[in-house]
Amino acid sequence: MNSKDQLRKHIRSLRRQLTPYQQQLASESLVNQLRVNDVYQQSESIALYLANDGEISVQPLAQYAWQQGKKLYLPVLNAETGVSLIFKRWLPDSEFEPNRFKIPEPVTDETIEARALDLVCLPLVAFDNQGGRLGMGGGFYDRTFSFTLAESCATPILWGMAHECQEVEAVPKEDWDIPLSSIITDQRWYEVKN
Ligand SMILES: Nc1nc2c(c(=O)[nH]1)N(C=O)[C@@H](CNc1ccc(C(=O)N[C@@H](CCC(=O)O)C(=O)O)cc1)CN2
Ligand SMILES: Nc1ncnc2c1ncn2[C@@H]1O[C@H](COP(=O)(O)OP(=O)(O)OP(=O)(O)O)[C@@H](O)[C@H]1O
Repeated sequence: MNSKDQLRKHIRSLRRQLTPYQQQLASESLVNQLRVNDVYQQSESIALYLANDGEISVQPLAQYAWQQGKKLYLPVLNAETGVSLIFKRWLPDSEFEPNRFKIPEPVTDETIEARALDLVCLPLVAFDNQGGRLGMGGGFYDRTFSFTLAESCATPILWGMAHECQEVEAVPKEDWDIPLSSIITDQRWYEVKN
């Protein structure tokens, strides 16, 4: 196993060991931090994810965002490319179908261009305080948002969401890594200096 795979295995195991109560507190902490954040409040179209494999849940955040009338979207594996994501509308009464990783995806024709999103909350496996992100290893988010590396666009803003136990000293950096502007954990808000 290479060092990235070893790191993934270790951190995935740590986050899966969090108790349901720790998970609940963490997800509530996340929404409480976003509530008072201007970037969040100004965002109309927001991509979230359905927590899997011990990831920090954005379910309480989704409830709050729907109450506010925000438009929420979830990642769906792009059947055409096989290696990138498209985003589909997520509503409280959405129907779902599991993808090949058994993660539920909304069944709807309502999609949004990745470029049209204001804010993307990304799941991650490990992060460092320089904004380094290690994902599940598919390169799905990296490919989908590679345009943010090539162009200097104001939106979408990319935020990583994690448990504090997912912080590591340094994530191995790759040329294709997309720049996160913040990483938000149950304990802290990491602003990334670029
Ligand atoms: N909640 C969530 N949704 C997401 C992602 C994510 O990281 N988290 N993704 C971010 O890219 C995409 C899916 N990427 C994934 C990549 C690998 C595995 C995974 O569990 N791999 C297994 C082996 C799976 C198999 O081949 O059957 C493993 O490594 O153990 C899951 C999701 C889109 N949706
Ligand atoms: N912009 C890109 N263009 C082409 N290939 C890419 C790009 N980004 C990532 N890849 C490929 O995807 C594979 C997985 O990358 P990596 O291990 O960095 O994924 P990850 O960040 O863990 O996953 P994810 O983005 O899905 O959370 C690598 O083999 C890499 O070559």
